[in-house]
Amino acid sequence: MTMKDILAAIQSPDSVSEDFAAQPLPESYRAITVHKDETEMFAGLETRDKDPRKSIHLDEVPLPELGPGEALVAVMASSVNYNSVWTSIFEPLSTFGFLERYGRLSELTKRHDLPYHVIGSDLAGVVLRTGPGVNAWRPGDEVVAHCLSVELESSDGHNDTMLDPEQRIWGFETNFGGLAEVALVKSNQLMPKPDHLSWEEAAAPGLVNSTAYRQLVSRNGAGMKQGDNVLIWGASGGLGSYATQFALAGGANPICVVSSPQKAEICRAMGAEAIIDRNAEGYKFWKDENTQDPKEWKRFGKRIRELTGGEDIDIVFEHPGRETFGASVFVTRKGGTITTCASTSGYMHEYDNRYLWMSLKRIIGSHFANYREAWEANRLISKGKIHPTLSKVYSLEDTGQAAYDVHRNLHQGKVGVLALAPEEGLGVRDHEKRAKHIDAINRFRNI
Ligand SMILES: C/C=C/C(=O)SCCNC(=O)CCNC(=O)[C@H](O)C(C)(C)COP(=O)(O)OP(=O)(O)OC[C@H]1O[C@@H](n2cnc3c(N)ncnc32)[C@H](O)[C@@H]1OP(=O)(O)O
Ligand SMILES: NC(=O)C1=CN([C@@H]2O[C@H](COP(=O)(O)OP(=O)(O)OC[C@H]3O[C@@H](n4cnc5c(N)ncnc54)[C@H](OP(=O)(O)O)[C@@H]3O)[C@@H](O)[C@H]2O)C=CC1
Repeated sequence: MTMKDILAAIQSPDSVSEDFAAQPLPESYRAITVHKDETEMFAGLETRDKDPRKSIHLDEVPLPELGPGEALVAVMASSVNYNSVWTSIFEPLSTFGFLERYGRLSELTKRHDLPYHVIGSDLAGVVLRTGPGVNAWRPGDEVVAHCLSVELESSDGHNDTMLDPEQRIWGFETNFGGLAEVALVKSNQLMPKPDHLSWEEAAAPGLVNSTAYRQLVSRNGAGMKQGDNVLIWGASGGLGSYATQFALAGGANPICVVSSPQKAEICRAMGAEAIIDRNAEGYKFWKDENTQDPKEWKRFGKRIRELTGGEDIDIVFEHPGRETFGASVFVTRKGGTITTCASTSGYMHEYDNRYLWMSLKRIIGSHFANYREAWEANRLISKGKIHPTLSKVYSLEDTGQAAYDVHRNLHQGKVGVLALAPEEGLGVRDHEKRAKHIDAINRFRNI
């Protein structure tokens, strides 16, 4: 089966599961990769000067062997996540180390240890084949994939699969990711594609929506409740645009931090009222590289009190890291929670611990989501309670530019990538449901 045949089968309304199952698979496919022999290419450069357009390649690669419990998926669309930015600038470390380590686990996982890394941790597409032991999914199923890959051989992960010692992020710590025409996933990564969305809209929320759900809503994260004041950094960015929607849909009060009037306007359009433009208000939490300025934490806290009628923050949704963490700990109310999933501006955090212990605050580390959490987050998308925040869509050929935009914070919400889909707007099955939510679905488009 050539890629053209696969696409024709996906686009034909008459195709049934057997049509997909009966066709031979292609021997190779086009994929976005980084190369092992280029991991030193940015040595000596500042982080911001490392250019993903130089390290990201579009290659023809062989189709991997399909193992037990796995599925090969024809990818119609994917999206750029910040983890692909990290991979492409080889920070904080090269992802080839992850592939080597995974390769040492078993005969089957050796497949992942290659001189190239097919990256990407989101997809929307169609199942082509399932491996032995897969009963829940069939060729022809329209799916999205979440990015939690687990082995679950140890008891450790059986209360919460994120705690499995062999927990990995697909397309970051494993090979054969979603920025490609075909992807290899474990079948327990699959979820139904929301039927009112196009391929590229359906591919946009996955990773960030699931992460924000666990970090903010789930009992494994902050366990947000009605009325909570939630401080959301980067509220119109990838994670933040979903955190803001969860806060609003859950009856909480988001205090959105952004860096431009345009981004403030997006938050307002989502329904947020309390918005801080960190750029316009000029917060400078660090006096120099090693010294923070508690006066600036206080000025920031005062501004929050103005916006909340004198209240402090119940939950901080943290991910910028070093630059903001001291302020985040300070502005949290007594007994409140700082929940963090990242450190974009630096992972060595500094904060005044007196404000943490004396005021009985808690810091919660959160990472992606287990299958159940990802499923619940996807269910909210399917029901039209939470919406994709897709702004711009690129072709597979232009993935380097897409990653550059995200690296340089030039984007809004999520940036999509078309893989097999020849154009935007395809794949919508429930037009009536779509019509009901069309303004919300398009809120971030082309801004
Ligand atoms: C869904 C999307 C998510 C995102 O976007 S997240 C953002 C992108 N992700 C990242 O930036 C994360 C990248 N990952 C990392 O930076 C690294 O991945 C970690 C720092 C998390 C871990 O580093 P590592 O080198 O993989 O592991 P170690 O634990 O530092 O080193 C392993 C060695 O250290 C030993 N060790 C571990 N814990 C202990 C202990 N408690 N006491 C003594 N030794 C310990 C081990 O055994 C092993 O040893 P031996 O090398 O000899 O095999
Ligand atoms: N552990 C996990 O499971 C996950 C971790 N991540 C990590 O989270 C981070 C954010 O991801 P994502 O939301 O997709 O990225 P985006 O770039 O889409 O959004 C992040 C937003 O944070 C704001 N921001 C960036 N730097 C700073 C800073 N120094 N101070 C204050 N605000 C800042 C920006 O908004 P503005 O300029 O408007 O303020 C930006 O839009 C990345 O490091 C990513 O790797 C992401 C998903 C899952």
